[in-house]
Amino acid sequence: MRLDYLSIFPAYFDVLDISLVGKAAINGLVEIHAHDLRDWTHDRHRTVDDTPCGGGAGMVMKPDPWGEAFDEIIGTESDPSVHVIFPAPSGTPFTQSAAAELSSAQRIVFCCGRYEGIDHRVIDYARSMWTVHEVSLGDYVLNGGEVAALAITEAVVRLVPGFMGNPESLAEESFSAGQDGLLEYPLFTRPVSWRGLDVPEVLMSGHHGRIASWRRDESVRLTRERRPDLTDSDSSGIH
Ligand SMILES: COc1ccc2nc(C(=O)O)sc2c1
Repeated sequence: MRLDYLSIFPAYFDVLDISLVGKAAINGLVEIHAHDLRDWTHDRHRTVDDTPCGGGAGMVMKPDPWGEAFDEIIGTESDPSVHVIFPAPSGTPFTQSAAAELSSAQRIVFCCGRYEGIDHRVIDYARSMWTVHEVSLGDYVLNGGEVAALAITEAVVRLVPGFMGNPESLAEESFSAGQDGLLEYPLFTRPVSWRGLDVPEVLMSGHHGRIASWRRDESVRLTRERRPDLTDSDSSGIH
């Protein structure tokens, strides 16, 4: 899997070198390429923004640098196997199932907006050429797309076959199919008693059926408490 990042702050992606994603890059599982959008400007100030047509506050990212960067990084041929991701507050909420789908992609290009956002024609052009995803991390606004791109990268790359030492651990995570899309149950390890707080007895019973039942009940309880929106989804297994 090749991952490209287009940003006016490409140094944001240096952190991928120290993470497990960096280890995956060393193992050849993924390739990471961060690019400075300003490399595709031609004026002395390396300008990437301009005032919004129709007025309004702030600045909008000009389309020209994006188009020239696309030509060089992705090419000028249409290819639906290339996934282009635009993190944006107006995007579709990013989910674990979206991460799972993207984990089989061979090419992902992240377009990290700043200022008020990117000229919409950039997104329209990308849609005419590749598979585009406009996604948001949640109902809040960051200062740009870089942090969202990092979060999406981690969610996707950890699902790439060969990344996780023990792929079985993926099956029991929150939102995973193995959990019926429920939140993960509470986890405990030794010591059994810590500051007057004990590990639930059932987990020390060695009775696998009772343990599985307790864990399921806890997942259902937590999901009902914290994410009632998930309890009606088809994958949740609870209604
Ligand atoms: C201008 O580009 C932005 C600005 C805020 C922002 N917030 C995001 C989020 O997912 O919360 S993505 C994103 C991109």
